[in-house]
Amino acid sequence: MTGPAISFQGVTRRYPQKGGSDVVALHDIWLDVPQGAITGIIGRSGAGKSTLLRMVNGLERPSAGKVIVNARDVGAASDASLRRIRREVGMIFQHFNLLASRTVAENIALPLEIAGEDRARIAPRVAELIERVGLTAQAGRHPAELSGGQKQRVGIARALATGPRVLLSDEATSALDPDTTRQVLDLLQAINRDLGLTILLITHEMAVVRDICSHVAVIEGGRIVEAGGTYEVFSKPVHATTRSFLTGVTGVAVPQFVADQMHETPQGPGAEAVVQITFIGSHATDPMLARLTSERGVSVNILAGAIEEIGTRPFGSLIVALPAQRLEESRRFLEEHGLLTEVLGHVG
Ligand SMILES: Nc1ncnc2c1ncn2[C@@H]1O[C@H](COP(=O)(O)OP(=O)(O)OP(=O)(O)O)[C@@H](O)[C@H]1O
Repeated sequence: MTGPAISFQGVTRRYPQKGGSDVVALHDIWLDVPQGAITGIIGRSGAGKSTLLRMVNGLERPSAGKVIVNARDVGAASDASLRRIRREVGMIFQHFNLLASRTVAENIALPLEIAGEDRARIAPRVAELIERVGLTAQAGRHPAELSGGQKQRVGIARALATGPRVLLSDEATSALDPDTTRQVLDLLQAINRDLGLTILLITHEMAVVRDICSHVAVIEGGRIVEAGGTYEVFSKPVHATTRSFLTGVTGVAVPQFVADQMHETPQGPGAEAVVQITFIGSHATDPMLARLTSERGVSVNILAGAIEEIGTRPFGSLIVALPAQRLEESRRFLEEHGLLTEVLGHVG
């Protein structure tokens, strides 16, 4: 099929309030989610992520505009058509939503039973799904006997049971530790690659977007403020929300002995500003910092740094100290050369 897997066309969602003005959870959203890609929607709590995701399988309906999934208008779908759409759209959840009384295999079989699948065909299909998510040894266990990562694997297998073309993920790794998060993200990536499944995920963690999303949309106050290829959005972030997510993503921290001495404002004439510099791709920081010193006479002290990757391209962060009196001029210089800067505090 050509065209986007999901298309939000001028979608607004209002919640009427008793005796007051409406809550506008989503405001005129236009967004195409490409077929076969992993797209992330990132935003803070209350930005409208869940509302947007729930539109895709008809759990929410737009107050205005259309949501088109696999060329069908979800908001206008009849009950029968909605049932068909839901078989084509699987969903996984932050808290897994497994039935405690059912085993792993029985949880995965559930959507097939609901869809009226032939009993004889359920068992082999469930066995295949269990193998795909790596839970063969746990097939007969109950959710209480599983780790968080294993529970999410069951959630993923259950979501895949009816052979969907789209998988929705609602903060699927937010309740997991970093190692388990990595394993679940790897599994999602493998499923995307092997089955050609379109994945739309919502998250408040830029690291999730960095690790597996080829496309991203940033949502704030019910509006999409920035969207596109992840690398393009990361390398030229326009909106303040995107920039603040970005500077937090590398996990580089101010050394403790510096943090202990930091104030919000400079305390004296010799104070130094502590600045986080984020850079991407070809914007190497080394020459820029050297030029800041040689051309502008600003001495820069590197306190911490790390380089990571988005896809195969470098993305990094440095924390530096420089004279507070030269702060604004230095920031302008670095930003003009494609580096992002954020002032973390002052020492002295
Ligand atoms: N049923 C509802 N009735 C009234 N307001 C609602 C309802 N559902 C959501 N909202 C409001 O809509 C806005 C968006 O909520 P939504 O849950 O989509 O945000 P979110 O980005 O998913 O946040 P979180 O990450 O905290 O779940 C919020 O202001 C929320 O209070």
